[in-house]
Amino acid sequence: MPLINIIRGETIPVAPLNVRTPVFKLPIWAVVVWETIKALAWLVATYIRHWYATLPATGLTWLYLAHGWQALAGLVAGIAAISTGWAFGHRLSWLRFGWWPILARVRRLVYRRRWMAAMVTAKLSVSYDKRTIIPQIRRVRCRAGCDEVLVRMVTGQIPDDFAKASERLAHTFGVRQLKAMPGPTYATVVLVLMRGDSLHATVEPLPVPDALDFTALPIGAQEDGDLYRLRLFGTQVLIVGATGSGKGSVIWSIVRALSGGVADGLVELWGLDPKGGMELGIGRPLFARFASRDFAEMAAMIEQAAATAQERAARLAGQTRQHVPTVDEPLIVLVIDELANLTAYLTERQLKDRIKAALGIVLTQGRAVGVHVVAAIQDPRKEVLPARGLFPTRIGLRLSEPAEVDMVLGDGMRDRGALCDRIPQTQPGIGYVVLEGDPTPMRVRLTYCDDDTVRDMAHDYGRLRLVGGNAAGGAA
Ligand SMILES: Nc1ncnc2c1ncn2[C@@H]1O[C@H](COP(=O)(O)OP(=O)(O)OP(=O)(O)O)[C@@H](O)[C@H]1O
Repeated sequence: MPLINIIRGETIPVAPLNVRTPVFKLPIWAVVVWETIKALAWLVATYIRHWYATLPATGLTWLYLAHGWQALAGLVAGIAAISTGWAFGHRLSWLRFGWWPILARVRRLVYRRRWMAAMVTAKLSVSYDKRTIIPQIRRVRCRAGCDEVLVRMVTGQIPDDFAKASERLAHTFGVRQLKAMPGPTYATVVLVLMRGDSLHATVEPLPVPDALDFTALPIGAQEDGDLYRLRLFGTQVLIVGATGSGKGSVIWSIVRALSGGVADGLVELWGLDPKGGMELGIGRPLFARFASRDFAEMAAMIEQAAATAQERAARLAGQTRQHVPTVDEPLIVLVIDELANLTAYLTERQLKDRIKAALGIVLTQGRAVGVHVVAAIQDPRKEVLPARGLFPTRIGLRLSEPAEVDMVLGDGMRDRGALCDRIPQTQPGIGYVVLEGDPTPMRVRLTYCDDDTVRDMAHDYGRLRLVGGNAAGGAA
């Protein structure tokens, strides 16, 4: 046992004067009057605070007392008829100004009822000076399939504290998923509680865009109801997903969005399908160059893409920061299915080194000069794909382990709601992406192009013609 205890740190000074609350003896009638005034004040405050419920209740009671139940029934029927007409006539405005605000009031009561227990059990309450302080609900808004709860955090809390507890909170409030994102001020956090699943059904192929916008290629649906648009300019795209997670559907969704450009000659797709052409072969006429069995040919293709990127970069240096595709100098997109076959599983060491070196050049120098890579892979580990960090855009489909989520989408993304490892096998094509300017991941579902759709697309937009399954010539 030490002789003297030394505890380092700042000692809070004791106040020079300590006083106790004085005790006054009051007559009973004064206590009764005071408590009555307090109760009346509370009633008035509650009446005013919940005006949306108390005012209609007062009006209805007055109507009943003054004109009887017939008038009351007539009014209720009239309101129901107007509301139904509005809902059928202009559903959007009815939802926005009628239904959702009412629903939000009701949901606010529901959340408030469970709020304290939820905050305490999720360890989001703070103990200070023998008091327990919990975050405050500021506002509840309802939207299609989700509720947005604006919360005032306790001093010292950050939105990531809520993100870390999101799964616990989701179960507490009985919703499918909960996302926490920074609120409009530094002191607030917005909790998005997902109720239904807008991505439950397969998303049909979208119409091929007439005018190509390489900064917003429509390839799927977002959980919030918007279209998921992929920015291809200035980036390289990596699709990661376990077997059967729908990597093929991401590839074909992107190819479909680009197919108008293929027909016009503004886009050249180079297909590399190391699995023997199983995935990409069906859309062969869409690809200006294609390799499926010969790894030396694939290495040569990537090297040629690297040389093109270097040549364009040298020529465009100092002139422009973004290459604009033309028929003479089209956008080149290397579409690679199962990239690990080229970077990890290839047994010929020399060939593998050539591929890695050329791929590194394309990934680093190609994005501003119109040479892009859209690659799919099952295993995101660095040993399998050392160049993972060179893909700025990553789409995480169903993954086998929680740790893989942060590897694919970035640190902390699983905590912020990207539950790739929880996507059921029965929902292929669903994944998470990180959108520009949004710190929380977005759940998306890619469109599903079945074999017939891909064949039709290849027929309508492909520049090669197939005779007996073989490419029969150049541009059609
Ligand atoms: N976006 C989607 N929507 C609905 N169903 C899909 C979607 N994508 C794929 N599927 C279904 O899931 C099955 C497997 O998809 P797919 O072959 O694309 O997965 P994968 O990740 O490429 O698998 P593998 O790694 O084995 O090639 C498809 O046959 C299809 O039935």
